Amino acid sequence: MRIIIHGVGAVGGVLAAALSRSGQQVVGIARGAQLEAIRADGLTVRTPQETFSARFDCVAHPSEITFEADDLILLTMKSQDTVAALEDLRAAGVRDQHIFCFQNGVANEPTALRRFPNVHGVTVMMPCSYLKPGQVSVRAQPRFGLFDIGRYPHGADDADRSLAAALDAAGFAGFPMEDVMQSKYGKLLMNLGNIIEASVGPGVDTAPLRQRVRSEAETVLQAAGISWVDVGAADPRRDAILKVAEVPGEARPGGSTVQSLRRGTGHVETDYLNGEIAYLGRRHDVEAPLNARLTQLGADLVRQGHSPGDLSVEDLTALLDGT
Ligand SMILES: NC(=O)C1=CN([C@@H]2O[C@H](COP(=O)(O)OP(=O)(O)OC[C@H]3O[C@@H](n4cnc5c(N)ncnc54)[C@H](OP(=O)(O)O)[C@@H]3O)[C@@H](O)[C@H]2O)C=CC1
Ligand SMILES: CC(C)(CO)C(=O)C(=O)O
Repeated sequence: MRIIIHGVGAVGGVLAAALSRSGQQVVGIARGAQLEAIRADGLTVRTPQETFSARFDCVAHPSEITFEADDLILLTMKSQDTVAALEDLRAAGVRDQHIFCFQNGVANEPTALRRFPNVHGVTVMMPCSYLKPGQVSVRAQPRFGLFDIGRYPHGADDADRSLAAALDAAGFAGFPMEDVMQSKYGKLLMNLGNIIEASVGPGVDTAPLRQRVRSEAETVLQAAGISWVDVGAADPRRDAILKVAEVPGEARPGGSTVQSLRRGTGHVETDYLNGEIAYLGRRHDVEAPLNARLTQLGADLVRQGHSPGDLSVEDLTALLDGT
């Protein structure tokens, strides 16, 4: 069983390096300076407890891989890059292999299921960062990450159990579950704050705004008949498995949307986070103005070339209130 990691950035990088260190056969798919650095020196992972490097095979494109029936394919790119990645996998001969969406949002699984029969959702609880080519960090201990894993739309099979076992052996915690999308909707509610954090900058107290945005989303999910489980601070597994902790010498990096804005990648994932709520609200005739405005804000911040923290909390509140 090989583990193919498509998109070796923050999440994909921590997974690739730790799985490879634990003895799994890993093949990464990366691009640009990241690919060059990994090929030259491997990938270095900084954690609260240690810094380690790992070497694994890394290619520029799925067409360089001869896929085997028992390969497990992990999608670890942002949601806006998923369609292109799936098309590349299909052109490279992928058919029945198990594909795991290690991504935020809930749109990747149905997108993959249109093309492939064996699709799995994974809830990713792993605060990590892409630092520079060849270097990532993860701010969690004692485990690097906690993952709920299951087939889409439901069920859990041997592929889920094999991957969970491999993750456990590599320093993560994997939990096969029958209804993984409930967990992913719970994570989606947490990620509605990503664009808020990116607007005002990491470390700024935005709890009241986040609560308003979340409760609007909960109303939308209820109207849509979608249930979720809380995977946030109230999740009892976190105490023993996943505490957020600082990496020595690393400034507070912020979540994945902050990182996209800071790196000027030219896109953010907001259409698939707050935009999911706007979409569901429109489909089910429920007003969701806060999430709709935040979705538009994500696009505006990118187009106007903003950096994290360019807005004050007052600016953002006025924008959300339409004043
Ligand atoms: N970072 C975090 O703390 C967490 C992130 N997540 C989720 O995990 C997912 C991944 O996020 P994250 O790791 O932060 O994102 P990153 O941007 O750090 O990593 C994604 C990587 O995928 C690469 N990529 C995209 N498309 C392709 C392609 N077709 N071929 C090769 N490489 C490709 C990107 O390259 P390039 O840079 O050139 O675009 C980038 O290196 C997202 O859904 C995010 O929301 C979930 C929990 C925590
Ligand atoms: C919850 C959080 C902010 C960190 O794990 C995340 O999912 C992200 O950065 O997208």
